[in-house]
Amino acid sequence: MLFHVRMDVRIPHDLPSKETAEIIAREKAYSQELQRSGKWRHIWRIAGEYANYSVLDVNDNVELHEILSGLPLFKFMDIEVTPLLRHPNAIREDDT
Ligand SMILES: O=C(O)CC1=CCC(=O)O1
Repeated sequence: MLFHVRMDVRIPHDLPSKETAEIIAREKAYSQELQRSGKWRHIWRIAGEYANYSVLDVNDNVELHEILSGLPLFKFMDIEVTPLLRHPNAIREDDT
């Protein structure tokens, strides 16, 4: 199942910089591992914002929730999820 996910990051300004850097490093490792596994298909920076658009390919809502709630930055994010399905006019065969 494909999901489009918007993540807006709002790290409190008073969080110590060392802690911030450590969480961001863990976030990178976490998302890159999921990208390598194929579960996290796309991640795009939204220009001019500390936010991203991502596409995740997961088994079900439960797995999506587990992945998103496991993000090291989860408690500092606003997340908006949109379920996707194949468009009937799509011509790419490898994109279900
Ligand atoms: O958009 C960001 O910087 C937050 C984020 C989520 C996964 C990731 O690698 O970074």
